[in-house]
Amino acid sequence: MLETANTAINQAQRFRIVLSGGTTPKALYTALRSGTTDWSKWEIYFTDERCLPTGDSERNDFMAQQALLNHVPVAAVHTLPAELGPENGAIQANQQLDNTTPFDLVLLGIGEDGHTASLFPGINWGKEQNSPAVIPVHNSPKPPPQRLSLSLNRLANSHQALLLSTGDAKLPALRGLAKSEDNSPLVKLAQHVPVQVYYQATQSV
Ligand SMILES: O=C1O[C@H](COP(=O)(O)O)[C@@H](O)[C@H](O)[C@H]1O
Repeated sequence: MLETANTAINQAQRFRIVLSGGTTPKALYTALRSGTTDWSKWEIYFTDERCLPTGDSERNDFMAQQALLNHVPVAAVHTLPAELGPENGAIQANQQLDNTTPFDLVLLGIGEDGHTASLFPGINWGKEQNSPAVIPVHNSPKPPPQRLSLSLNRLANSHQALLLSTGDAKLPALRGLAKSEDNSPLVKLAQHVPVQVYYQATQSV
């Protein structure tokens, strides 16, 4: 990951990375603090955010701040304004983020149900080419039910993605990816972006 960052910085003088939330990437974010890189060139975005007040410990940006962002001097942190609720938050977020500039790297997680970011199987993923960058999510099966998520269309405008997974509970979801199911946002995304998968489990996929 640092190699990807440093290559982007050498070539373009900036590194645009999208961070996922949840629990899985916390150890990675903590380890990154001691990485050798020019942090002043890092621009931070988030795959999704839970509609909770700013500073709530269940928010994805709170985790990333505690683990990494409060400890390194990055150029910019573009949080998603989920404290405004899904509809108003999406309107504000889309005034600040459009679909044009590619991300250098997207970090993704996977839920046991196969969701990534806050794109859950069976809901709208914003996969159409005219979909806005940020979409409201109202009925997330995983709490909290209200969220903001980068759309599939926005995530697809990325140079590469890393999918991180830990634990045996996610093995069925990972195995499902190999079946190219139409009902998987990760499979759809992988049709546009190279996705490298890193997983830790007691069995192989
Ligand atoms: O709710 C979310 O879930 C996924 C997976 O989280 P994890 O706790 O199982 O690692 C995460 O990627 C996403 O950002 C988050 O909002």
